[in-house]
Amino acid sequence: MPRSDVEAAWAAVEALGRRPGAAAIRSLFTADPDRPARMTRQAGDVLLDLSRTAIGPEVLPALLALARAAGVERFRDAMAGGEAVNVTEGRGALHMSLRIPDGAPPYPPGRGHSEASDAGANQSGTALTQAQQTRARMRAFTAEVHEGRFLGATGERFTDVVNIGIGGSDLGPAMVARALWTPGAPMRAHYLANVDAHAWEAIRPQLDPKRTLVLIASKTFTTQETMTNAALVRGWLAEALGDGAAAGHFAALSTNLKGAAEFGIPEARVFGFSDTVGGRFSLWSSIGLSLALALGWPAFERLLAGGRAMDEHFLAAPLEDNLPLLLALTEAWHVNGLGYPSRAVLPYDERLARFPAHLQQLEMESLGKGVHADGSRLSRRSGPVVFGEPGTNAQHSFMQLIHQSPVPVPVDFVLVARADHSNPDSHRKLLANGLAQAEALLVGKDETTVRQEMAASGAAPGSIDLVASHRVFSGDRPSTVILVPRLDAFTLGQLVALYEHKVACLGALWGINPFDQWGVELGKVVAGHVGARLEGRSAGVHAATEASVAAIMRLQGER
Ligand SMILES: O=P(O)(O)OC[C@H]1O[C@](O)(CO)[C@@H](O)[C@@H]1O
Repeated sequence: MPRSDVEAAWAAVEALGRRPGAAAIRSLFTADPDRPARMTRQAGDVLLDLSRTAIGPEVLPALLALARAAGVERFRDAMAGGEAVNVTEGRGALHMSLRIPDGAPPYPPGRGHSEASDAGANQSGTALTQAQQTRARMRAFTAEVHEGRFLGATGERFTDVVNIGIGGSDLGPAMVARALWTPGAPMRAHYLANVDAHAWEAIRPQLDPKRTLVLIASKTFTTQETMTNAALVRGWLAEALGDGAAAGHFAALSTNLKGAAEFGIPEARVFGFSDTVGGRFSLWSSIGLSLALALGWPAFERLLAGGRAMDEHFLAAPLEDNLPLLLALTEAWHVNGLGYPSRAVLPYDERLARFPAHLQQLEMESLGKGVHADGSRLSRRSGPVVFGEPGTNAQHSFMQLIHQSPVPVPVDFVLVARADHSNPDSHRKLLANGLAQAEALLVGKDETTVRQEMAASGAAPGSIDLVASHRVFSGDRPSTVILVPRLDAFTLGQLVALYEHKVACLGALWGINPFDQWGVELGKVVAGHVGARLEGRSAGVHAATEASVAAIMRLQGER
């Protein structure tokens, strides 16, 4: 599509956003009593209810026209077919191939034959073969560990697995383990990410070196935090078991096979993946080995199957019923139509406590960009700030702002219909709170009602005047409700893939590359200079840093 058509489609959406009353939601329900059903879509186990947004009968067609003009379908098919959609790194984004079951073919090349689609087909064929071979090795290794055929140096079975990784090599697996682990599971999993050794010291007392298996999870195998922690843990194992024996407790999950070999990990325990899989999309690859070990192979396979179910929906569903696209268009409407710069994700399920953290990386590392894929400066805002906490904790933390601050913060409420505990009263209260928050944001409360209620409860006129305006809720604050019947590996796989594809759609809509992350590089380089300065060497750091270094050194000297 010519850029001018995309700009025209954006202009139409932005013009709708500037109309008086564009942010109104309640009136949409008055105008259309069937709105809840009309604005709800289902894919597999996932129900997406967009009724509590200001997407009205004129906005949705404009958003869908934008998706067509921006070539979202073309981008989606090119991604699935292995084309180099990650233009700045000259490679595909083939995380979907990790979810293709054994025996099934790769996704076909994007529409129409071209050099790009032929190259993509080659790349996706190679990535699929590698994914399936690695999966077979992961499965065999998991069985060896569980059945006691691969043992610790002293002949004991492994009971604990420590995944050392950061960013995408930590957040996805840690989130899933937190969601699905139960006390009867095959092993305990621990996630060590931060270079702060307090993190390691918090985990260490829970571990017996004789029974601890360590996975070094790093796509590049060069990440400072991960390599530092790997050395710490290796030192701990070496002290308990001897250096040679310690090496036998490690496996590596990486695309850098050479780096893993240099660390002393034999090839048989190095589980690779394709460099077409970005870190934040990698939990389905060997980066998920801690999940297979801790939860069991069947659970890991169900997770992949859940992701695959969402892939199939994404690739086949018409745009107007396509959940990932609808979620992306809702975000585009909020960010660019209405000017809302952030979004909260509130899972009403304690097991999903780390889901917001996973989405923070997935969405902000992918979409927090300043230039288009072709290098030109962005002409409109890109990814919003994403944050969240599980409900109901969020209600007693930041919901004050979401209810009353002048700039609305759209919310994703993630609800699970059935709990896996035996306290129906707790679960009823949990769900009631989630739905109540969505309703309160939508409906609000005006000052007349506040005054009447206060008067009816006997408040003095002076105190009514004092607080009435403070107790007003504007209403018309948007939220989406995402509902799954239960939380298990299959439904969680669907949820994670839903957001992954939402990110890809937004990349196409905004015309940016959602698969690179150049914005993390500068800080890494500067950390090298500051580290040298902290070691007492002169490293040419900025005067502000120099002053902070001096203050730190002074305080360290005072100990
Ligand atoms: O898996 P690696 O190579 O250690 O990288 C970890 C994380 O670091 C980042 O590159 C950001 O610094 C993320 O994209 C990635 O998930």
